[in-house]
Amino acid sequence: MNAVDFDRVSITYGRRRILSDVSFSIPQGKFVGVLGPNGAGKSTLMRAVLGLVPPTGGRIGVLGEAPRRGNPAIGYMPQSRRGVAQLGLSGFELVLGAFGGTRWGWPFPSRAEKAAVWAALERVGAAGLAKRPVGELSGGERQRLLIAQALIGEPKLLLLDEPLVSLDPSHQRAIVELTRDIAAELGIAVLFCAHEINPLLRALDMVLYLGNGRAAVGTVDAVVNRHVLSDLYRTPIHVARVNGRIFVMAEDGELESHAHDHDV
Ligand SMILES: Nc1ncnc2c1ncn2[C@@H]1O[C@H](COP(=O)(O)OP(=O)(O)OP(=O)(O)O)[C@@H](O)[C@H]1O
Repeated sequence: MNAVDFDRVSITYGRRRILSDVSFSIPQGKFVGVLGPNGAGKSTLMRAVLGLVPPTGGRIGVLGEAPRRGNPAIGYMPQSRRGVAQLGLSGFELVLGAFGGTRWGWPFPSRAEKAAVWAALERVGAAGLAKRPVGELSGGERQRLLIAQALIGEPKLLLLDEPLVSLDPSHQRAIVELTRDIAAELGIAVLFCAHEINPLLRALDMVLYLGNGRAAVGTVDAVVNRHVLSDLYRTPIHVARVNGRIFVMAEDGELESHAHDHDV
């Protein structure tokens, strides 16, 4: 069974078409980089898989079923995480929040809930952060807790929306390796949204590039080349490989952003 199937999917916001007749399949167990410039529709694609944005055309399959809100088979780390540090929660309470908004800070979690939180913390190597206030943690430590939160409920699919923002290269590498290892251990697919391909290169089974309402999906070699990307972006794109890194450039400048200036 595939983790995700898009069959001629179109998504529009009002009159704005974000995806147009997009088809692809992600087999279970694959680590997929979701890439594309700002506004290409990466978050929208994830929200569609979560059942939060209905397609205006075509069909989406998630683990063989139609998307539905609150699907416990999906672990999701959203892009907007700005408020997390201000909530006054401990690391443990933040991960416990995965059991439902009403339980944020809930003082009497069940034994099973507590055990699940500890297991998730152990899995991301963050048991030592359980009692620390989230507000005083580093970006990388906070990302680990949010990945732990996404792992609650033993998901069969992980959707991670820009987990690398505001991390330095060594912490980016650590988060990529952590998620790759966890996904391999659990045998589940990951859609990992990022602005740049290089930090992901060693983990990637597939890439999903979005642009102009369309998608190019496949292995790095099959997709990240001037033919496929020039066709996708409808403008000449150059792809250079230097010392194991890939640079994707439009005629008028670099296409992929190498700066990470969002807040976490
Ligand atoms: N709820 C909404 N209503 C109307 N337009 C929206 C809505 N959500 C997103 N959009 C628009 O849809 C487009 C795609 O947004 P999306 O957030 O999916 O892009 P993205 O590829 O994740 O971008 P980024 O890399 O900047 O996070 C953008 O132009 C955005 O302004």
